[in-house]
Amino acid sequence: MAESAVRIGLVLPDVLGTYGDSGNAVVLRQRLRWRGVPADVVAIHYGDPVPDCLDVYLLGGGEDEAQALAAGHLREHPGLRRAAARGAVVFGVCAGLQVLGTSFVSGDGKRHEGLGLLDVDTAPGRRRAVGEIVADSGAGPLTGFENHLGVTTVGPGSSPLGRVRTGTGNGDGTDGAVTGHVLATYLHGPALARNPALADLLIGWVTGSPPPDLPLPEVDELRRERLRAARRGARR
Ligand SMILES: NC(=O)CC[C@H](N)C(=O)O
Repeated sequence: MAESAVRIGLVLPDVLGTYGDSGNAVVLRQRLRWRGVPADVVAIHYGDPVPDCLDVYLLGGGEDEAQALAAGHLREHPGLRRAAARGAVVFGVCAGLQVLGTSFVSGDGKRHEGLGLLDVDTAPGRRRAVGEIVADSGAGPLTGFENHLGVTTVGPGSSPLGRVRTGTGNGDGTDGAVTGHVLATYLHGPALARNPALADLLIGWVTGSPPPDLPLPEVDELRRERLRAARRGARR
């Protein structure tokens, strides 16, 4: 690992950052620092050029109009696409997932082009998916909160991130998508606070090897509490 700090790009938090998704940047930075790896967050705002030299790029959720603006901005400023092409880690949540895909149709029926970093297409579903979600994944059971209208189809160029146990996710029993080091999910939370194994998967991709264990009893307790809440929600 180079001695220089890991640079975490918080992509358009002013348009993509519902439900505290910007917290994913804080979690990644802190989990790196606790392992002795210096890390900084670089916020890229709407209207800013998008640097292609960062190590990780994080995209959060957003309303339809905001996410259309974000997709337009990121297509016009190709830094994120260039970075992904050289293997930078990209993590998207909800609108972030949809924007990273090939295309998405907003609630008003308008089709928007995405960045094409994931082989997913999104169209409005019949009703909003709102509530706690649990999905089994290679990083263990993931817990989160979802609130979206979009239904996402994963094509052959990506794999689903997880299989939904409680909740909706993509809408076909799966959640999210992964291609190489580009990974996205419908889980808010922030997802990386509620799912430390997912945060450490991304960290391993950035540093080149899985990070050492980090015992944090309060995080384990939060996970147990949220899994119980999701089970209670599923029974209602
Ligand atoms: N929470 C979100 O990011 C919502 C994403 C998108 N606007 C949808 O409703 O599907």
